[in-house]
Amino acid sequence: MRIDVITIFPGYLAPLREALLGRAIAAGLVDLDVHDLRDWTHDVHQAVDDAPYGGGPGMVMRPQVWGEALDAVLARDARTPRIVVPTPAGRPFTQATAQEWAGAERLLFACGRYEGIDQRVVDDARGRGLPVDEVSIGDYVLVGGEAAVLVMVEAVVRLLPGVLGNPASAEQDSFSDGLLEGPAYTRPETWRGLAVPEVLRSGNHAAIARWRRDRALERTAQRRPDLLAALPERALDKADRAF
Ligand SMILES: N#Cc1c(-c2ccc3ccn(Cc4ccc(CN5CCOCC5)cc4)c3c2)n[nH]c1N
Repeated sequence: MRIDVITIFPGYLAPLREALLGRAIAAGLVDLDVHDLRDWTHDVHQAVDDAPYGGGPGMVMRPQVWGEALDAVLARDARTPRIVVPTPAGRPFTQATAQEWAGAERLLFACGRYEGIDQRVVDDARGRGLPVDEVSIGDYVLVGGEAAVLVMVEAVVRLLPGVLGNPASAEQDSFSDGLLEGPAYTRPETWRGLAVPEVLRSGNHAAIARWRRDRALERTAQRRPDLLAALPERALDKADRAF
């Protein structure tokens, strides 16, 4: 997978070259290029923003600069990317989104700042037949798109074959079966007077699986009843319903 990121703060994306993601890049599973949007300005001030038409707070990012940057970065590779534009007004980014994008050959993230990017940049890209996803990572307000890109790239790249040491981790992700995962434990058996649940030390794999499922149902009901309500009928078996 090739990943391009366009931003006015390239340094913000440095963590993408650390740890698991850094190893995925080193292993050739991911090609990452981070581009400074100001490279496509032509004025001495390298201006990337201007006042919003119609008034209102803040500034809006100029379409000309973004158009030139996108055209140039798109041309760097023959593969057509999904263009991803983080925005507070976007569709929710979910595990399903990450799974969908994990199948893409190329992703191109456009990081806005200020009050966002002139809408015509997205409209022009879509008008040229390019897939553009305007997405939000959550119902809170950030200062720009870079933090969202760090989140989304990590969620996607971890799903790529060969990235996670134990592929079962991704298969047993929270949300992958529609439920939150339950509590996890490791040694010692007792720590500060708190013991590991006995069933986990029983060796009875059926009982362990049932216990884990019950804890996942319990936690989901307590913390995310919306996820439970969204489960399809077939997702809960008889034992689940008895819980
Ligand atoms: N993903 C994601 C995000 C983002 C995100 C993503 C990208 C950009 C680019 C600029 N910003 C700042 C910004 C803040 C607020 C607003 C709304 N304005 C409307 C008019 O009144 C003032 C406020 C717009 C832009 C961004 C924020 N925030 N939260 C998420 N989950």
